[in-house]
Amino acid sequence: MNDLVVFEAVHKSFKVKGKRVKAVDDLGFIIRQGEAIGFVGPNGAGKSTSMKMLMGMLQPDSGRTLLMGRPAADERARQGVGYVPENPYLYDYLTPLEIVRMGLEIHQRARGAEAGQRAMQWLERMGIGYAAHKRVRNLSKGMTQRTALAHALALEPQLLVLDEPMSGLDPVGRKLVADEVQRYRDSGGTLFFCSHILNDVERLASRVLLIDRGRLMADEPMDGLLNKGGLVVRYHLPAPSNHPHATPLPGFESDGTDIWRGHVPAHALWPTLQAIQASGASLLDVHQGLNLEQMFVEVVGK
Ligand SMILES: Nc1ncnc2c1ncn2[C@@H]1O[C@H](COP(=O)(O)OP(=O)(O)OP(=O)(O)O)[C@@H](O)[C@H]1O
Repeated sequence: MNDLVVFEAVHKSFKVKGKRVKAVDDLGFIIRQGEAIGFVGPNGAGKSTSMKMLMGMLQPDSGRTLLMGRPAADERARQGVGYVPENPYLYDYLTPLEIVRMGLEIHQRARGAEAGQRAMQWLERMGIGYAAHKRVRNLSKGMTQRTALAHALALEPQLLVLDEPMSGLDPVGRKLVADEVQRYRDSGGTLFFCSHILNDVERLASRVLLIDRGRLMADEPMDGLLNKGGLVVRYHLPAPSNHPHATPLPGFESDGTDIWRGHVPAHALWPTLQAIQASGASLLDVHQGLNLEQMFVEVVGK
């Protein structure tokens, strides 16, 4: 089986105070084995709702959602799939060690002492081994998040579904989780994750799906996006009263101050730098364009 996730013309709305709120609107896409999909979109775009439908926690109003080749509502579809929701709910009277060990046993990945050992190793890899025997009710948000991630990764899943995996983590935790997810990817795992941190998406995704108001607005391979982005050039151009001949370069925009910013393809960098110098402006910096951010702002801004 090559298509691990299939969404076909999926619609979902909720009734709020007698009114229908459309959360997912004619959504369709496929995730193939070995892909790493970054699912991005503004708040309320329908990302979590889509993931919940995929994991059989919500039913679509119409359309089809398949997980591992089976209808998402079929509980056998979830066997061997790792999932961390946005706010993971873990039984608060259990310990992280019990939770990860139970996951391994339920998904038939390991049993008994071996399950215990593997669970402990994963908690240590997530930097939370020291809290393995604490009750979940006594853990912080970030510690709970790390436990949920250890639970999902320990399954060595064929598909890993993560809803905002880094939210609530400190910078050290974020790096640790990003490195583990990267390792999972490099070992051939299939990843479907949503995040508002576009740097993480650029680093971890091989393809990006952009959703807005429930609709798929873009579906782009990350390689293509990286090549498209070009360079961002910023320069300082004093107000015209000081420099009567100074005129901004075409295609550059000011943020309301004397600083101008524009996207330039790599081959046009040298002529642009010469034009900046000739206009009496001073170059501030040149850096690789944040391509995904650019696409996000362009698509969602419309
Ligand atoms: N259980 C629910 N009852 C009513 N409305 C809901 C429910 N769950 C989601 N919605 C609505 O559906 C829409 C999509 O929400 P969803 O949580 O899927 O967005 P999201 O893209 O995950 O947002 P965020 O980035 O803020 O987490 C929103 O308008 C939200 O208010």
